[in-house]
Amino acid sequence: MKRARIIYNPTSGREVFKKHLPDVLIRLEQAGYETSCHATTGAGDATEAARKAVEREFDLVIAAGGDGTINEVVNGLADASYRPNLGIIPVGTTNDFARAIGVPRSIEGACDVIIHGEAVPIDIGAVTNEGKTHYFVNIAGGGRLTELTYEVPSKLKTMIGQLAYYLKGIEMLPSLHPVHVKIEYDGKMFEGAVMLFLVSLTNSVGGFEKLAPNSSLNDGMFDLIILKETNLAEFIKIATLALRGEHIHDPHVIYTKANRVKVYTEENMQLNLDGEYGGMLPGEFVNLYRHMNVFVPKEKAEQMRTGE
Ligand SMILES: Nc1ncnc2c1ncn2[C@@H]1O[C@H](COP(=O)(O)OP(=O)(O)OP(=O)(O)O)[C@@H](O)[C@H]1O
Repeated sequence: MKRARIIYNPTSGREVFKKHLPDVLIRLEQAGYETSCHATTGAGDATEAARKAVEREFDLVIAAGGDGTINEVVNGLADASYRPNLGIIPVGTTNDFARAIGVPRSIEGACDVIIHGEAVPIDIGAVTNEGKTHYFVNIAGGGRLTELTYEVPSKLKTMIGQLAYYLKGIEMLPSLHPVHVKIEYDGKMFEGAVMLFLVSLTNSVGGFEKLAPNSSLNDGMFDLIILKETNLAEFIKIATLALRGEHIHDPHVIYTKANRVKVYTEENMQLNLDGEYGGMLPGEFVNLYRHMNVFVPKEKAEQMRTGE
């Protein structure tokens, strides 16, 4: 019998997963998985739990939580030589990663994907900064605005969801200022003042579903977005264009693919990894080609094979 380990964050999103756990266990059992679970206790615990699941050679690890929990689980799996398949049950506030790989928001629908879907190899991001390497599945970036994803108090997210990010974003607008950076990408060099930069693996970030419209989950490339210095009015215009994926044509935006990105900065710039604080830059980003097998719906797997 195959063995599955559910790692769930009881505080994610609207805190509903635990109630559904018995149903999830029954369904996995029926599908031939002997399943056990671990409730996370705080920051970093999901990474530890995933490391233990690797040691104990589980066939499948299921991350149930928001993007923060998925990121932590991936960090416990990604540097192992044996990597169990990964299943996702999105019960967070934003769930960008689940949306990007086509996993539905309902717990039942997400279980269907794990039971009837297909485990396909997808790219994972690795970043080295402050002498350590971490992994990400969605997006990494720097610039004051990217800090809003972890400045929003989690109580407020539980209460009002996505709206909490928009409110905080508006509140931060007047304090946005450019930072001087050098960004080396696949042998090319950008130098100048930027509002933010993003290194993206998926097209779905913070509710902006077309932020990186050309991104592919399995091409071994990041979508790199650099937003150069703008004034407040230009910034708001570009943010509005970004809702429709039209920001990429704006002259303040560099949008390109790259496998390796190195960011040098002398000013303070925080690194954001999948929505959480990831230490300080400078840092180097490397795309790990098809590094982990993740369950996606059958149609999505087919789409990924044909490159649509
Ligand atoms: N028992 C716990 N109590 C408090 N915090 C926890 C606990 N377990 C995990 N955490 C922390 O909660 C953080 C955020 O959780 P997660 O990302 O899953 O949910 P979310 O914030 O509701 O959703 P999203 O990231 O999609 O906005 C995790 O990075 C983790 O460090």
